[in-house]
Amino acid sequence: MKVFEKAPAKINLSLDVLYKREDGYHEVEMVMTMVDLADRLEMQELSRDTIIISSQAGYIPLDEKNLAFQAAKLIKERYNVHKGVYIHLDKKIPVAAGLAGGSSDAAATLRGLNRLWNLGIPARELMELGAELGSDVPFCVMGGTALASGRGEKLEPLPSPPQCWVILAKPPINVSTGEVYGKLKASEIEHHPSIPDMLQSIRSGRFDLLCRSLGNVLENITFELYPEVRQLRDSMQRMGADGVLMSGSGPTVFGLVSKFSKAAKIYNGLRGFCKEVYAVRLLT
Ligand SMILES: C[C@](O)(CO)[C@H](O)COP(=O)(O)OP(=O)(O)OC[C@H]1O[C@@H](n2ccc(N)nc2=O)[C@H](O)[C@@H]1O
Ligand SMILES: Nc1ncnc2c1ncn2[C@@H]1O[C@H](COP(=O)(O)OP(=O)(O)OP(=O)(O)O)[C@@H](O)[C@H]1O
Repeated sequence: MKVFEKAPAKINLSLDVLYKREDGYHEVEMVMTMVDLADRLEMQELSRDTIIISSQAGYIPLDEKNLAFQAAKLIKERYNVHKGVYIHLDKKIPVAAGLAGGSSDAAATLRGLNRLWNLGIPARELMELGAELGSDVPFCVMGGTALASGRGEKLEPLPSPPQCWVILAKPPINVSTGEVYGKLKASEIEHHPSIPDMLQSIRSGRFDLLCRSLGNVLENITFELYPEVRQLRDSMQRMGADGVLMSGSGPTVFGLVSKFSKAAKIYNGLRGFCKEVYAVRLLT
């Protein structure tokens, strides 16, 4: 038997850090949503008790370092499953981009294996399993739009934001999430994004307020490490995006645009100097 799952990319519309915790993680408040750019996973049952990962993308690990492998191993161990699975990852989300590609693959694996092996695991429990794999995984299990707190695992579902075009541009650099959080001094953050304004914009469907409420306290850290990310953000702003922000710890920068003609202009303009550019819609 085979099952298929889509693993969409996430963007952070708002990312605030409150303080550094005793366990080394940061207490966050984030508004996250999904975009229509997704990896596709095919999961096929194997009679032999093993996990095999393949992918057309040559640049991701296919062993136990792969988050889909880790998700399959976790679910097998926790629910005493003595069957195997072959997982093919059709990667479309750029890797190490701040778009939670690996986390979304892990979440899709949990959802898919729950179906493939008829385990009947409730969504809440799948999200708890996800938290063992990474801070972004519970949100990727749940999908939609959410307010996240804790280290990212406490989730409150939100309505969909007003629909718009999302231009994603990833400069050719790899950013380490651990390094970016490591350089952040939470007590010295000068400007915290207004989460109440972001929530109001979503609940009232006001695109202008949403664009004005975008904010990510990790931006300045990544900009200092990689000035080209700031330049990319400035370019998107100059080209006329209605709102611009770096996603997660970067390096992907996204622009929100209400008009198709403007989105097309920005997309074409960026393609001149940035290889990885996408024009997608929010997953509402
Ligand atoms: C930047 C975001 O992607 C925004 O959604 C997330 O906060 C990070 O999510 P993630 O990549 O799933 O993160 P994890 O794999 O759990 O953690 C990677 C590293 O980031 C740091 N980390 C992560 C989450 C958090 N709330 N505080 C942290 O300090 C920790 O040093 C951790 O070792
Ligand atoms: N299934 C996977 N897809 C992509 N990368 C993976 C996967 N499994 C493990 N990795 C490794 O994880 C690292 C981070 O990749 P990923 O694409 O998940 O980053 P990200 O989008 O920055 O994540 P986040 O936004 O959650 O911080 C890469 O260095 C990659 O080698």
